[in-house]
Amino acid sequence: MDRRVYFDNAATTSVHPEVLEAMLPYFTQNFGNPSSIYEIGQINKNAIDDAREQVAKLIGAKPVEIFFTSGATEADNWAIKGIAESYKNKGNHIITSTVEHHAVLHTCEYLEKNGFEVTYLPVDENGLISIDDLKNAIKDTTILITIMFANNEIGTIQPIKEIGEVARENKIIFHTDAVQAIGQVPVDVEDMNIDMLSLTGHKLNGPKGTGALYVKKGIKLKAFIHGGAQERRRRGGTENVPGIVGLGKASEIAESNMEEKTKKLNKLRDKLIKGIKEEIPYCKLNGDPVKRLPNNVNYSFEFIEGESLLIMLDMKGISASSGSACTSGSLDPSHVLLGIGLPHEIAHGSLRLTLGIDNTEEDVDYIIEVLPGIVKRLRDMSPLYEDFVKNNK
Ligand SMILES: Cc1ncc(COP(=O)(O)O)c(C=O)c1O
Ligand code: FES
Repeated sequence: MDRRVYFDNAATTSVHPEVLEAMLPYFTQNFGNPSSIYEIGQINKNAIDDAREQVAKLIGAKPVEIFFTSGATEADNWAIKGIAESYKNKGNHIITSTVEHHAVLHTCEYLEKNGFEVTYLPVDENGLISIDDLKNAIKDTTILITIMFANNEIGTIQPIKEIGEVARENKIIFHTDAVQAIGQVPVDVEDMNIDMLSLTGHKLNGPKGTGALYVKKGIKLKAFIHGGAQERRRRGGTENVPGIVGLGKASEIAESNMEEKTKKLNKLRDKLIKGIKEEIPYCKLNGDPVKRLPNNVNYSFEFIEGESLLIMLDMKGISASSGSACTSGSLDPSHVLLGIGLPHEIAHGSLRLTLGIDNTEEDVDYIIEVLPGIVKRLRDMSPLYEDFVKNNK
């Protein structure tokens, strides 16, 4: 095979060489336990403190408001179940949206089975929630609003600041899963009225299995993992020091190169969107054309199956996704694409291409060159397309 091109940066990203370099000493000479009082322990404690500052700075928080976790799934679970547990005397109602990641949706469904009431706000055809719907959904018993910053499948960026304002006016806690937005668009928890935020290292050119939950000072949140006194008694267990150091470094890099990265990705994204539109008939861009992540391209192609498309792209050395990483193993169409109102058969023919810091213009040219031929071959094999052509002659 001549080339390999990775277009699945919403699933995961490569580890930045400087991140790896920062992590390595914590596997080797600096292997101590951060809870130990001797020097090699304290080196680790200091490394965690530095990383906490780096992550806090990236989102405009204070270091004491950052709790390290194993990733965003844990952070989402902790935020939602934690608030449910701590504020159950105040109320049992949670507001979320139909297009959240499963880390949020399945956690909400679990709570529904345990006496909580959840409102799932619908989204419009571009994937946006409506602020009026949000206001109308609020009850005296509402204790939490959890709405993602940006969608992992279609890249739509929600009106986070406005959601934060509504939450604040109504004295309701606002949590956002900002996994896909971090490092791509500015995120400032103070300015955006965000009370809690989940992030993960591996979408940020950091290591897998690392993440953080931001919890605004003053919010009551009980321990989720019971054990030792780590993370100020809220998350027991010896810290993943190399991972935390890597997450810190990735945050520092993301903060310093965000402008440049966003500019580069926006340019590549727009070229890709335009190229596909020009070369392939009967396709539709999913997600908001403007309020969109710089790295996200998501198209539906009529008359074809996303799975076959992925296999044929893979044979050309292109890694892409037809929905989100975890759902692509299932035959059900994505809940996000159904949520924006796509019929089943069109949702099935979708392709997500997500760009990252390693992608080049040549990569974009390459996919624009090979994709039209693949779509045409698949359509030529499709009985639906044959019928369509016959009926439109
Ligand atoms: C929006 C969103 N939330 C949560 C997650 C889960 O993150 P993690 O893999 O760190 O558990 C992902 C990634 O799959 C995601 O895209
Ligand atoms: S459940 Fe992980 S990407 Fe959807």
